Amino acid sequence: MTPAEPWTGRDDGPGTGPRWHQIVTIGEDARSGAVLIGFRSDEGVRRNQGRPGAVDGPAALRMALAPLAVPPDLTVTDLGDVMVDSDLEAGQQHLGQHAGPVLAAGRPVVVLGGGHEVARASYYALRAGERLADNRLGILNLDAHFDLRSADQATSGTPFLQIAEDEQRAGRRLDYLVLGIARSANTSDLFETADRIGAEYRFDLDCQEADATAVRGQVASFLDRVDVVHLTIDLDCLPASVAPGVSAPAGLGIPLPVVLAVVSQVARSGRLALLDIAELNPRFDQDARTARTGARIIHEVLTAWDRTEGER
Ligand SMILES: N=CN[C@@H](CCC(=O)O)C(=O)O
Ligand SMILES: [Mn+2]
Ligand SMILES: [Mn+2]
Repeated sequence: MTPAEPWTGRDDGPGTGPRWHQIVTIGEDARSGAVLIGFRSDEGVRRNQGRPGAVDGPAALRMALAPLAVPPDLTVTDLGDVMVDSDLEAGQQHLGQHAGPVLAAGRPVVVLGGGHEVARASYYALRAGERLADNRLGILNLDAHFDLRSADQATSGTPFLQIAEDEQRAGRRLDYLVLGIARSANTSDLFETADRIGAEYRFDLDCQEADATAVRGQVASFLDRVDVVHLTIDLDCLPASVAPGVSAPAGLGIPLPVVLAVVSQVARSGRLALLDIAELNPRFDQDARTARTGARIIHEVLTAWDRTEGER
């Protein structure tokens, strides 16, 4: 683990209400409230023939979060970063070991990626935190891609097939819902794999603003049939104009208001255990647009999560 750097940002003086950089505890755990942990990894994207740069995602997300205004009752601890080298599998296990105890304590956890291989690291954390025993895991992925590739090693394109197989070995069945699938960005074998593992998906064309009520209904059915939710946001689920800083920008994408409505719905459900944000690549970002969008998503989730925990 690498400790987090001190957070800095604008200070409007006494009585003005806090910003994120003023409330985040670093170095020492606040022992309650939400927890951030970074997953500095490029290895999954590199193995998946993508554009490297996701290793700097956690720092860019922190920088974008720092100036945002927070509600007075939000408590956040930044545990720092897990550094990932060419041994991606060890890095994924590492994150699981570090985040497991806070998940075991029932605290909201936000993992800052890293390529989408971060999702399997998050899964290890849920397992280490004993959130899966006797519970039905639901993964809600907002993504233009299935990430159900079959490969001889982990990449940013394999995590959800690996997790489905992990859950099968444990005698459980993963409930996997993907919103924002681009038909043109997924080959036919991926659709076949999705069908084989019983995944549910919704195309990007059916996740536009006019579809918001139907999207909400599909998410509500998903929430009803699972016990523990892992919410994973691949920033390439958004239009390239909103999220240019990713390895594989989307041609269409889900509009940001629809994404924010979905993540708030999940955060309010009382079933959310962990959020991860994947694929932010600051090298290709423009004016920190993608980082700011990722930060807004985290802000929205933690605001709803902290205030309504346990509510359905
Ligand atoms: N994280 C995964 N990403 C996509 C990458 C697609 C691309 O580079 O075009 C995938 O493997 O399908
Ligand atoms: Mn993607
Ligand atoms: Mn992905």
